[in-house]
Amino acid sequence: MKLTGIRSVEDLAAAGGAAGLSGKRVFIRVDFNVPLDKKTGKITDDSRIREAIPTIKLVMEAGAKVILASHLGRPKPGKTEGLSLEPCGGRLSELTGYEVHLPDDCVGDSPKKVIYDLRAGQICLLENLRFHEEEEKDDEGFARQLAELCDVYVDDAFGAVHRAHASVHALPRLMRERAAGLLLQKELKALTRLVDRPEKPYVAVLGGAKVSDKIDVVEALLNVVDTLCIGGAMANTFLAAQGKNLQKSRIEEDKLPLARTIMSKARDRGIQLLLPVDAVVASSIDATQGEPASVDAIPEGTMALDIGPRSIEQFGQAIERAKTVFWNGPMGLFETPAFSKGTFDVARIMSGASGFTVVGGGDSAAAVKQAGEQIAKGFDHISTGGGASLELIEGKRLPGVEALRSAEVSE
Ligand SMILES: Nc1ncnc2c1ncn2[C@@H]1O[C@H](COP(=O)(O)OP(=O)(O)O)[C@@H](O)[C@H]1O
Ligand SMILES: O=C(OP(=O)(O)O)[C@H](O)COP(=O)(O)O
Ligand SMILES: [Mg+2]
Repeated sequence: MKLTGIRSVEDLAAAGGAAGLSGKRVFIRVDFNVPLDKKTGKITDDSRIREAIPTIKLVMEAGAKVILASHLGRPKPGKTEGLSLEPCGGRLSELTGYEVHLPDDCVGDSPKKVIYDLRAGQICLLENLRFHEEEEKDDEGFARQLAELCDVYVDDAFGAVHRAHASVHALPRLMRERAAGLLLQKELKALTRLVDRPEKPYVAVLGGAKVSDKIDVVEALLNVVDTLCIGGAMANTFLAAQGKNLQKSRIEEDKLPLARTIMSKARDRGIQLLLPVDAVVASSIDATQGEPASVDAIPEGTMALDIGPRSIEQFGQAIERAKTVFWNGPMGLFETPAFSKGTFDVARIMSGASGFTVVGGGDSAAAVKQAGEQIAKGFDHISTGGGASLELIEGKRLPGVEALRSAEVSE
């Protein structure tokens, strides 16, 4: 993904006079979609907030008024509970010392007033963009309402650039002045090695819960990798497509035909596709203890919540042989200690492997950090984006990046 025709926020910050940022209202699209503890609602990993700070500081120090915007989770229409960006504002304030002001909406009079009143050292963080259904519809009217709040647009939300949503796609195309933030640039640069002539064997390890989103990418990855290891909830759909009885496990019924197509294409092309041979099962996601089981004999009334020891070993062997490894999606419900072993062991093996290793995704990156500081250090790159890095590797154009190019002005 080349940055040709895309300005950098550094160029804008360095420009003097009318071309610079001083006194301007700068909208920075960040990805503050951080993992939250299901029970307490507390932020369990603040990496996405920390990673956005260099751009925020740069723009603040250039004398601009900073307006931050993000989505958080996937709120159902009319439901906002537990998905306010307020905790992210609190954490940002603790980390930077800036005073963070949160209007009660992302469009309309409330943010306009907060932005008008901003003084030195103060930042405006708009409320969750997805509280408006128009955001995910890439609605131009909604984008125009956001455009009214600012003079300059900066995209630093790498984790969301694969979404053609209003704040990522329609909005920048309405803005004359738009640029890529430092995190977005850093991510695209670091991930180049996975795209431009990656060293073979190339292994991708996939898991996680966003199966219907990501299974389409799996098909495209068959053109790119030599081995695919599939764990997490993603594996359940593949195992069920092989005719196995996964009992109460999460399965995407409508994706069973696609899973079969992927498996037969992999066979035809000689791509190794490794699925779990064993699992850790329990009767509910609230269980505090799991039992080992073969994927051919998942006990009635239980669900697969982690990969088992034999699967860890098989995935581990593929990872250790690889020259390039990309991982997105935890191997299980790692937030619960009883189902974290598969994810933490894969993290440990990948960290110690000799190939070029990259892990991406809000939850996967959090898992690697929770596995330990030394383990996290062993990765060549920890990306803030899961779906975004997958689509980049697949070779897709990313709507959020394309919308920053100078040829894409829609006035
Ligand atoms: N077998 C499983 N059953 C239920 N949830 C799972 C399972 N495997 C993984 N998960 C969940 O997947 C979530 C992360 O998925 P996803 O968002 O796709 O990953 P990432 O953020 O790394 O891109 C985690 O919250 C994890 O608990
Ligand atoms: O968390 C994200 O992606 P990820 O879980 O693939 O890392 C991004 O914030 C995108 O969120 P979305 O998949 O709800 O559009
Ligand atoms: Mg996630």
